[in-house]
Amino acid sequence: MVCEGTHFDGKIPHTFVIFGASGDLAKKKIYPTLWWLYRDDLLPKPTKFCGYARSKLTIASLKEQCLPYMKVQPHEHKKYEEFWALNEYVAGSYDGRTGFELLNQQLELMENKNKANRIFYLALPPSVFEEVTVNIKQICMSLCGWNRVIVEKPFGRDDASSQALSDHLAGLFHEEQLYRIDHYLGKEMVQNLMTIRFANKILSSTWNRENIASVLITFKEPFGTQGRGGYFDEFGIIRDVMQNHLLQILSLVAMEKPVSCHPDDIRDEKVKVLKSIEALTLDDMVLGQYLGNPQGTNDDARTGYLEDPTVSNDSTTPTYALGVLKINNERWQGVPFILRCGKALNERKAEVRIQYQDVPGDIFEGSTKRNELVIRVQPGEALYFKMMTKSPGITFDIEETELDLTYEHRYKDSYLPDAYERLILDVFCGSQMHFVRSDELREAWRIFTPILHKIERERVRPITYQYGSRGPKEADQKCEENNFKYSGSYKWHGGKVATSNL
Ligand SMILES: NC(=O)C1=CN([C@@H]2O[C@H](COP(=O)(O)OP(=O)(O)OC[C@H]3O[C@@H](n4cnc5c(N)ncnc54)[C@H](OP(=O)(O)O)[C@@H]3O)[C@@H](O)[C@H]2O)C=CC1
Ligand SMILES: O=C1O[C@H](COP(=O)(O)O)[C@@H](O)[C@H](O)[C@H]1O
Repeated sequence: MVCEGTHFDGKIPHTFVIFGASGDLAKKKIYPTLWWLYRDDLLPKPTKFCGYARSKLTIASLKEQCLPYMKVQPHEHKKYEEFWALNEYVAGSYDGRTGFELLNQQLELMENKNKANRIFYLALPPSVFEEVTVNIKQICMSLCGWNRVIVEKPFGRDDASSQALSDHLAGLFHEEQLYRIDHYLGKEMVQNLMTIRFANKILSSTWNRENIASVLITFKEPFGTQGRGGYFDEFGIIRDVMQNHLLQILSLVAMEKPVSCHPDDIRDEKVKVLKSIEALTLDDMVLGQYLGNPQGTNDDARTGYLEDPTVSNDSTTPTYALGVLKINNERWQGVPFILRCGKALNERKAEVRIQYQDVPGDIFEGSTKRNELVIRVQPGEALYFKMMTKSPGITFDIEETELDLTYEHRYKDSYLPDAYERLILDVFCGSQMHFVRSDELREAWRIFTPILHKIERERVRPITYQYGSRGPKEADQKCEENNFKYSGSYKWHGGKVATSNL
């Protein structure tokens, strides 16, 4: 019997199993997140942790490899030791039964053979997803507590492979047991999108084609593959960032108001808006690939994508992509949604720009600039609204200014948890609001599969751009063609009050 529940309650033990415990994600994200949740007393008690991977590790060696990422403060040492005392590790292969039988024995031991709830985190390459999930189902499920499985991307590489994975998982688990992580859904400002839109009359009533000219959603990273191009070259930036993180943001920006905040009501609306989006074509895209910059200050910057030894030297994989999506519904018809993402660019940034239309019947001799609402996801969470004002003093000139909600200033003492902290806690709580449902995934792949296949089949050559630049110039042109106007005249005063000389 499998007893599912929605919330952790009472004294039922919880066991968190990390598959791929020896890997990069586990040491950089999963163990640190579990430690922070434990440190802040956010986990149900008792919760224990068990790592599983092929490497023969000890808890001491695991602890050592995680240490640089754990951010332990001197006064936390006692609690940190307590955390590791709750950890076990089992070495075993992913394909045979033996390792999983050993793991299950270890879990039962940790749970004193009591009823327990189990969470399985698959921090693994997709090549072993299938056999690991089969073994979990056959050997490791808690027989009376609930079981939840956290799946990391990539969820396939196109519509067919993703559907095969979904079918495989659906054959083993109920959808309520599956938590597909898109960590952008755990970020503060992404979670804020629903509130910004649906709790502000002034925004909700202008959030449409009558007022908005275009929407630009950007992800930029200032570093390249850093020698780890092997994985990236197989997937490319469209699969790595655009098809998941940026499309998730788009669906929260564009969806209709859900009936309630229930996870399925929200996800129903996300699916609905995705269904209104046409599949991308090459005309809607700009693709780029970075070249090394001889002036770069480190090896990564000097090395072009094709010079990465783990990338084939004639690779046409894009490291930069811009795609213009069209939403064919009453709210958005004619409003371009521009998604842009790239590696080895001039800065780290993720943001949403909602650009309003020009004011009709301008009386200010053409000096009026468009309003723009900027939702800065990272770094430095902020929401600012660019607007026109009369220049202060004895003048009737007008100028651009902003209403600025910078979190660092307005919420000085707030702690903004890392995306993984929120999401892993949600799994303990049984909330799937910030996880991707299988039908969302299907729609996402419907939009991107044809263009991905075309790019790969025809080996479409990306435009080169220099490491550390803003990407190909053609991307700015594409924005302009799609009703996104950059005037270059806006100046920010860094939040300081400007003083007058008058
Ligand atoms: N609360 C806060 O923290 C606030 C911060 N600010 C800061 O003020 C600065 C300016 O504000 P911002 O909103 O960016 O306003 P701008 O309109 O000046 O810039 C918008 C963006 O346009 C892009 N851009 C630059 N050159 C071109 C070009 N030739 N053609 C098309 N696009 C171009 C850049 O992004 P890209 O390279 O990605 O295309 C730039 O960030 C920013 O650093 C912003 O972070 C402003 C207000 C509040
Ligand atoms: O999923 C991914 O995201 C990271 C960027 O995440 P962030 O939280 O640091 O913005 C990106 O570097 C990676 O290529 C991609 O797979």
